[in-house]
Amino acid sequence: MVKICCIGAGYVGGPTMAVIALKCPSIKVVVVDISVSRIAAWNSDHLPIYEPGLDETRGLGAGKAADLTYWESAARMIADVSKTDKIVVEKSTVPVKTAEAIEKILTHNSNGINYQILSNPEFLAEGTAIQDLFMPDRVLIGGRETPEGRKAVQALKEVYAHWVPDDRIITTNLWSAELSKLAANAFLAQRISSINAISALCEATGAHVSEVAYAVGKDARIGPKFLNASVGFGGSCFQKDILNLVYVCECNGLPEVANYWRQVIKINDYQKSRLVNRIVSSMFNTVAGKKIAVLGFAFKKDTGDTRETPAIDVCKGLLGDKAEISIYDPQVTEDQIQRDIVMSKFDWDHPVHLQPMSPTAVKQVSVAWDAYAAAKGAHGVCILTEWDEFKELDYKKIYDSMQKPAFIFDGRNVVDPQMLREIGFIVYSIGKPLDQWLKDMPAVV
Ligand SMILES: NC(=O)C1=CN([C@@H]2O[C@H](COP(=O)(O)OP(=O)(O)OC[C@H]3O[C@@H](n4cnc5c(N)ncnc54)[C@H](O)[C@@H]3O)[C@@H](O)[C@H]2O)C=CC1
Ligand SMILES: O=C(O)[C@H]1O[C@H](OP(=O)(O)OP(=O)(O)OC[C@H]2O[C@@H](n3ccc(=O)[nH]c3=O)[C@H](O)[C@@H]2O)[C@H](O)[C@@H](O)[C@@H]1O
Repeated sequence: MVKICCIGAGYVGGPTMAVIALKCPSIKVVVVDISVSRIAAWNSDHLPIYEPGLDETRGLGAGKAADLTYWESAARMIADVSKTDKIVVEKSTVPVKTAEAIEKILTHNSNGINYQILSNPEFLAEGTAIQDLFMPDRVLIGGRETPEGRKAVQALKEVYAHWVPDDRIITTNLWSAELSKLAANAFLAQRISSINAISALCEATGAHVSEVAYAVGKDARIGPKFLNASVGFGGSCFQKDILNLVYVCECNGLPEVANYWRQVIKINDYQKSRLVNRIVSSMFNTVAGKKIAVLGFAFKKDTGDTRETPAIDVCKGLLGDKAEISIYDPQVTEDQIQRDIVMSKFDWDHPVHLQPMSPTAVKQVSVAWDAYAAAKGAHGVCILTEWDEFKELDYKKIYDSMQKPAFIFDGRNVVDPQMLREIGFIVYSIGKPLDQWLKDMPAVV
């Protein structure tokens, strides 16, 4: 019987293995994790991550918690416990050439066992993980260009062939597969930074960013997707993977290429500080002591994930000017929000036991049960995640409960600015023509 052991039961490991188990009944799937509580959650009715469609996906089977420690030690552990030849699949996103490092650890501790290392990067997006896994645009498998390497690639291909059409399974050499993953995320992030850069120019010229994006995206060579201007991209991967790409460029003596990609992150940071500056400048150049309601904290809708969410930087920016913040997000817990506000960048990327202890809550941050409670008595409302429910809110009710003048800063372009203006709000929507009020209070950017 073919057995697959997945190390790491997180956003990728959990859903991916659930789908493999569901689609390949003949394969035994076991998922292990360094976090015993995470495994316990997978085995309960309260899954540790929120992902539409995941609850209905059966097949994860009983999880087996293993107390593993570090990433490299995972490779050493594979070497320690293996009794027969193994295919080791790199599914995490890694710097190019990591497969070589894994290969070295395994072959130097081989005890006569043969290992083949494959790169099989994952392209799913959070919030659509299950549909992405069911119907991937492509599955990419990279391996050594040797007879043994090709055999291993074929074995993994057969797993996916249970449900993925043959023409969607691409096979390459190891380094192409590792680099393609970094390049794909860099291209996606670059599109967002491109439209966000244009959004700043739209505000300066009176153009509408959504009209520009539509017109540009109609060119079949460019395409319409991933052109939504926003407060900036977040998520655990775009920034990390671009920094990874930058690092690989620098290690290979390509500083110009490194700088080119670094600019994608710079524009993303600029977009977040631009929003903070707009908020502060339009509210008479200070938000000190003013209540700002923040609607949405997750890095995008349909997930409770807050890793690298732009909301963290925006909230920190507002707190820096001494605002009082009331946050509402349908999926993010109060504890998570409080941890995020004080955590340093990328602290979340350490194993749980190496993360800072649960901090004392920041007094100026409160978490509300719904959008109305968050906005009550506020001077401004700031939309940072594009949750569908924010489109349906009763904005008249919100307006009536706020201090006047009442401001809305829509960092996701989810609400019709004209409708809001008719209610009486002063409105800022990313990349849209500015209200006279905002023109009269230019932001320092
Ligand atoms: N989140 C996403 O949408 C995507 C993530 N990726 C990549 O997949 C990888 C995993 O990402 P996520 O699933 O989001 O992370 P995650 O943090 O949700 O999951 C990782 C899991 O691995 C466990 N773990 C860490 N060290 C371990 C060890 N030594 N032994 C056993 N378990 C260990 C952690 O406790 C955690 O539960 C990353 O490389 C990421 O870049 C790729 C595509 C999409
Ligand atoms: O390697 C990864 O981790 C994954 O990273 C992204 O997936 P994800 O981060 O889950 O979410 P996206 O839908 O790509 O959104 C990323 C960020 O960009 C923002 N975004 C997206 C699209 C857009 O037009 N505008 C925009 O601001 C989102 O709001 C979000 O903050 C990629 O889409 C996946 O293909 C990839 O596998």
